[in-house]
Amino acid sequence: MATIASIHKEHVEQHIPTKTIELPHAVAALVGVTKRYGANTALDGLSLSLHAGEVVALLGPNGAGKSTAVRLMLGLTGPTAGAVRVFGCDPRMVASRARVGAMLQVASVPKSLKVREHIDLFRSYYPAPLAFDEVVRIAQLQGIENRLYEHLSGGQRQRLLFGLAMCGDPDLVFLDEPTVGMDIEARRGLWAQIRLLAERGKTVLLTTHYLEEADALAHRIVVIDKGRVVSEGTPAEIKSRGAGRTIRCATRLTAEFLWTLPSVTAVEQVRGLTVVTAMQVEAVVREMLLRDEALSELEIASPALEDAFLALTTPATASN
Ligand SMILES: Nc1ncnc2c1ncn2[C@@H]1O[C@H](COP(=O)(O)OP(=O)(O)OP(=O)(O)O)[C@@H](O)[C@H]1O
Repeated sequence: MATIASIHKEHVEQHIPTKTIELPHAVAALVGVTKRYGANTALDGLSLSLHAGEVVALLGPNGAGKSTAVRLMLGLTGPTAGAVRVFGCDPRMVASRARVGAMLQVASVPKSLKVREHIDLFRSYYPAPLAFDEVVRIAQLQGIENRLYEHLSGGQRQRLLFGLAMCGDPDLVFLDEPTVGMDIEARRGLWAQIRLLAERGKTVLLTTHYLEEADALAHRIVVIDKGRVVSEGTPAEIKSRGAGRTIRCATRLTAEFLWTLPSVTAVEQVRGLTVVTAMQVEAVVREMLLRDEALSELEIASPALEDAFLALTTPATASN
């Protein structure tokens, strides 16, 4: 297995002559990428682009192809078909690698080094690294600088891996399940750092199984399933697309009538109130107010991202 150290070392040592392709607006892009492992198709004509200053969350059930997409953009594997570009170049080129930081699930680092030694090692790979104290601060490693990696807790290891991804002051950061094992305080601390990165114009691609995390951080969510994009948009757009929004109110309108309104997907009675689920709630509310002037206790709610996610991805794959 490639260690995280070897991956980063390669970043600055490999020189791969490849034609530069201009992608003026995208920091990184997968263009119609298919990736097969034998008979298994991990990515199936997937296109995805990342732009400066945005946090993009890549969501999908187990085996959807999220890690494969990240590995392709890191140049750790090549596409079977299609193109991968990072800063306009092949991601294996030194010009793009030096501007990229990564925190991977599979990362393994030497257990016998101290936190400070890991940080110094990673800083040595880059021409203009972040200051040691800055790495310690943004990764919340104060007080454990002299601890051996093997003595760190799961959450502390995650924080160190985040710090190592930051050592080169990257313009593009890949975070694969970054907050697994972190307590709430550390998770919130990392979220704050991710927001700061985006405010400084950096680009972050995040994969996570915590939908709350995608909802809280991402400017854009890309949902993939079976190697294809099944939905893409802001968290609010994804939520409304997956399951619609709900209108809750006291009304004399009947269920029979409400079912005739456009885009309605459910009508229920809950504790004396009528609850209508619809894809185009504004149009439905307008019609309801026109037909029932006495309508009261009106509330419109978005579904949880989790509901939308489950509606967008197939149960067969989700249970992989
Ligand atoms: N090196 C490999 N050799 C063979 N098959 C692979 C390899 N890497 C990934 N796959 C397969 O490709 C598909 C996509 O895997 P990938 O790890 O990208 O999914 P994922 O969305 O990251 O999943 P998870 O959420 O479980 O981490 C899966 O069917 C997986 O078994």
